Amino acid sequence: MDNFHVYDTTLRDGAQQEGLNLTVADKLAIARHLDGLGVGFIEGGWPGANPKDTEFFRRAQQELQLQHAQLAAFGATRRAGVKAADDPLVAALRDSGAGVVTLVAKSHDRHVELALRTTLEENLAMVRDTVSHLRAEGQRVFLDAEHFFDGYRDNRAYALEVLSTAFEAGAEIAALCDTNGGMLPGWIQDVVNDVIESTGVRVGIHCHNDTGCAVANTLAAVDAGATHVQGTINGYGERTGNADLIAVVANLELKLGRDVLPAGLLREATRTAHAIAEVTNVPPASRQPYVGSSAFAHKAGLHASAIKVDPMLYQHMDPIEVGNDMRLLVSDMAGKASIELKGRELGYDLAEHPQTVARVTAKVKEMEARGYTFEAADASFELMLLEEVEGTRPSFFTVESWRVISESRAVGEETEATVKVHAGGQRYVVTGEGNGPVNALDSALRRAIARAFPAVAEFELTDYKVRLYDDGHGTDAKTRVLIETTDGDTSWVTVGVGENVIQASFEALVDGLTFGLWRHQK
Ligand SMILES: CC(=O)SCCNC(=O)CCNC(=O)[C@H](O)C(C)(C)COP(=O)(O)OP(=O)(O)OC[C@H]1O[C@@H](n2cnc3c(N)ncnc32)[C@H](O)[C@@H]1OP(=O)(O)O
Ligand SMILES: CC(=O)C(=O)O
Repeated sequence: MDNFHVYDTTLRDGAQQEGLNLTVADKLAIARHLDGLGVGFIEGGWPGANPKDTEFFRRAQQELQLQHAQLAAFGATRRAGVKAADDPLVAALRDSGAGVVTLVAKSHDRHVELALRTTLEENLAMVRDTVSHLRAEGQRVFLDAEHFFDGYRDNRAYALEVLSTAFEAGAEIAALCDTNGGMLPGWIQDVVNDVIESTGVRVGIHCHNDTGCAVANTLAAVDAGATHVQGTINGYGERTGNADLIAVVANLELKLGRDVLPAGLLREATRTAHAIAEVTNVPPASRQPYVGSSAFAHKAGLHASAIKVDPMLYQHMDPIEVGNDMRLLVSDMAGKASIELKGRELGYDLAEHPQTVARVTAKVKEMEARGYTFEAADASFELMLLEEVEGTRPSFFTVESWRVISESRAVGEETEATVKVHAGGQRYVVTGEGNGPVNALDSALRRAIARAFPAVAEFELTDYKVRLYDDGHGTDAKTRVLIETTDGDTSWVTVGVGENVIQASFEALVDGLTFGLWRHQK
């Protein structure tokens, strides 16, 4: 879509995020996901600035078969006082193999004088020469006008002259950068209006989120006539990040009726955001607009009662449009409608069972008052629901007793747990060791029931969270434990509450194994 550019800079500006470190293989994997979302441009990095980015462009030419996107190589205008053709960083851009070069240029006079330590005239020559040289080499050139909005305030004429110079030399786009991220939507809109009116250049927008307005600022620029939007997946980026590109395109498509991605690909948004989070190893933010796991999660009973009639009463859009799902959360804020809808989500039609629904609702509230939490522990909720719906709780084994001994020695510590369990008509007494009481109990319990239920060999404890639950009586503080278990394909979370951490953990462990076996049997 050449009349409107969706330009992703996850691999360049996104990678400037603190704590984010990508290998070449990671970058290639992310590029494939971005192409699957249908973005028009993937800024792959700064070839020549470090071996990894140079290698990315080399391998990208051989290994990436992009369907929708073109690669863009990012880099700076030539150094002051050298010819563009002689600048090794410009040569690396020219030789990167990318279809587009995006040149960052100074457009704020203060930066030219203080950071570049050169004259305003020389900076214009750096822009002109570098763009002309790359154009003569057959490259498409976009310009990132760094600190444009601050520069415009201090010296409007010079900021505009930088853009005109780049255009006269053959640049296609002037992406106006709010590099320090200090702008607000109204200001952006006024400046973009003026730039388009005064220069006639094709304007793009690149916003940082330091005022929390990166997406709003990007949309304001589009409203004023910008036809090229830059951003990153999950809003990754330096400091507080860049404009979240998915929120930008979803707003453009769903709220403003602009077709900016190839038809149907917005539905890949949630999958793409999460798949890229897997690669970056940055946990996805659950409250992220459109794609977060909480973006369409409903907790309040009043919301659920209206959603039962029509989900759109409490949603601004159908989550399917961005590939997300509605979820119902069960907690002490649930009403009967929440339980009925949660039941439906789990595959139980409770519409004709109002008494069951009322019992479960009351039980949830009573248990949450004692420290349980079900919104994160769907598996414990489902076991409780099954007990109310079917009259019995799934049970595969019974625990006669358990005991844990931790021994602190001169060298290290040893923990041993013994469980006495009845499973498959047999009584087992098994001792397990571990690097802590929960690990030892988990090991003993799974070994005890493995003969009767071999499926438990596949189960693994993948997450463990402890929280002191103080109900106002300091000495009576209880412990809540959440345990995530997986069978390799799916995972489920169970909750336990007790006077101490081991007791609470044991309850959550038993629920975890029970739920896994029940699902395996199903
Ligand atoms: C707003 C942004 O986020 S732009 C993207 C910024 N990204 C990065 O900086 C990551 C990659 N950068 C790097 O690897 C390095 O900084 C390099 C390889 C580019 C340069 O490294 P060095 O040669 O050691 O220079 P150093 O980083 O200390 O300083 C940057 C130099 O670029 C110059 N420079 C800055 N912006 C520009 C520009 N738009 N055009 C030309 N030169 C520029 C500076 O004046 C400085 O020059 P100097 O070395 O003569 O003082
Ligand atoms: C170019 C860029 O990343 C910026 O100005 O923020």
